This record gives sequence, structure tokens and C-alpha cells, in this order.
Amino acid sequence: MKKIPVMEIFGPTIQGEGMVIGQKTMFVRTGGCDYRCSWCDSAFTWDGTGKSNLMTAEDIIKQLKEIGGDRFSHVTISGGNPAIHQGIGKLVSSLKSLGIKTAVETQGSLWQEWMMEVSDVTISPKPPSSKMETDYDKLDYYIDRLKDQHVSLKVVVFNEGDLEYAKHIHERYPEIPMYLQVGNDEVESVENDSLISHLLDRYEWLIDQAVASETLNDVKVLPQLHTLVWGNKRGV
Ligand SMILES: C[S@@+](CC[C@H](N)C(=O)[O-])C[C@H]1O[C@@H](n2cnc3c(N)ncnc32)[C@H](O)[C@@H]1O
Ligand SMILES: Nc1nc2[nH]cc(C(=O)O)c2c(=O)[nH]1
Ligand code: SF4
Ligand SMILES: [Mg+2]
Repeated sequence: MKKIPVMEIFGPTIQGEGMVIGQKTMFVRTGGCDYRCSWCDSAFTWDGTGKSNLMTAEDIIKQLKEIGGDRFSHVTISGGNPAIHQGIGKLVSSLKSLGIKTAVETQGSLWQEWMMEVSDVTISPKPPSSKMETDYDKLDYYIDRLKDQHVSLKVVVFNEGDLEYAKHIHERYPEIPMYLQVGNDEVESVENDSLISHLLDRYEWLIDQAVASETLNDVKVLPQLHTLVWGNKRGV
């Protein structure tokens, strides 16, 4: 059986972002990413500072049950980029056969057939502030394969350049539900009060931008809810 490098398994908690925000869920965070976003809030998954365990789908399900007991019916797979790992297909199909729904968070740069079996797919292409380049051939393919599934686009916005990018993405894929997410530019902060007040200011700025735009009419504007509740704490 193909093994998957797992950085952390935690929950139940709530999905703090995007299309199923508020959903009670477990998290499986895989190691490794083909990107290096300048502001990545999970850089420990790829910069060598974190430690992973190689696990089979069976091992992961066992640990999900050890931690979450019978208190979950939804599992979110994030990373890093989970789409690096072929072995996640077995995890998704095994969870499905147990009646447990899955979600995945990916930037849409690498395709895996198992994406088709995931209940909620969030694709988060990266704006200019990340310093990453979007491969539109790859992204077009993703959207084309997933357009009839429960899929969404989520662009993190830090500045005006990112907002222009978000508009461009929304215009290119008008049928796909579009989310704008507040960028956290203080991922190292442990001062929760000042962090939260800063992120709420950034949220207000992002709302103002969407409200003023004629392109961004059918969008949802969200903060990272988990950061407003727990700050930059890991494993929540
Ligand atoms: C850590 S990434 C892992 C999944 C995948 N690599 C991706 O980027 O979509 C999970 C989500 O967090 C978002 N994210 C990462 N760093 C962030 C930050 N500093 N502020 C806001 N969102 C961030 C990403 O855009 C993505 O939507
Ligand atoms: N509660 C909570 N919601 C999240 N949504 C996306 C997350 C991620 O890091 O991928 C995340 C996370 O780490 N925690
Ligand atoms: S793609 Fe996701 S995990 Fe990879 S560096 Fe960017 S935000 Fe971090
Ligand atoms: Mg996160």
C-alpha cells in the first residue's frame, strides 16, 4: 500500500475557511509542497522544520478514530499540497465506504484522479503576493474535470495586485463559486488580541474592495475563522 507523509492529524474542529466554513471536521495535513508561497501559514510542511510520519490509509483512519472517536463524519485533507500523493486515493475511498465525507485543499497545480471522489474540493490558485506563477493549463484542466462536482475557488488577498488576480480568476471561471479570503501577514504572531484586531481590519478592507467592484458581484468574502478564534495556534 502506498504510504503518505503525514505532518499532523487533528480535530474535530471547524473548517475555518471557504466553501464549507463552519463544518465540523477532522484534519489530515500531509507533508510536501510543489509551491513555496512567501506567506504560507503552513511552511513547516515543506521547509524542513516539521516532521512527518509515513502512514498508509489504514494507519490514518485508525489515528483519526483514536483522536476523533465517533465525533466526526467529515475529514479535510490539506497540506502542503495533498495532490502530490497518489496514496490519498485509498484514504478517500476508504472514508467514503465508512460513510465519511472528505474535503481537500489544493492550489490546483497537480492533478490526481482521486480528486473526483472528494466531496468538497477547494482550489486556491496563488496571487502575485505569493511570488508563485499560475500554470493556467493545469488550472483549466482542474476546473474542467471538477466543474460538475462540489468545487470552489478561493483566492487569498493581501493587496490590490492580488485583488486584480482574483478578478481575473473569477472572470476566467465565472461558473465556479468564488471566495475571497483575508491574507494573514502576521503568521508568526503570538499576540492574539492585536493579531485578531489587525485581521478584522484587513477583513473590513477586503469587504470594502469587493463592495466597490463591478466584477466581484457574485463572490463570498471570508476571514480565516479559525485564526479569529485561536490565532496562529497549530492543530486547531
Ligand atoms: C496551507 S494551504 C494547504 C493547501 C494547498 N497547498 C493550498 O495552498 O491551497 C491551505 C490554505 O491556506 C491558505 N493560506 C496559506 N497561507 C495563508 C495566509 N498567510 N493567509 C491566509 N491564507 C493562507 C492557502 O491559500 C490555502 O487556501
Ligand atoms: N480550523 C481550520 N480550518 C482550516 N481550513 C483550512 C486549513 C488549512 O490549513 O488548510 C485549516 C486549519 O488548519 N484549521
Ligand atoms: S501552495 Fe499551500 S502549502 Fe504550498 S506553499 Fe502555498 S500556501 Fe503553503
Ligand atoms: Mg491553514
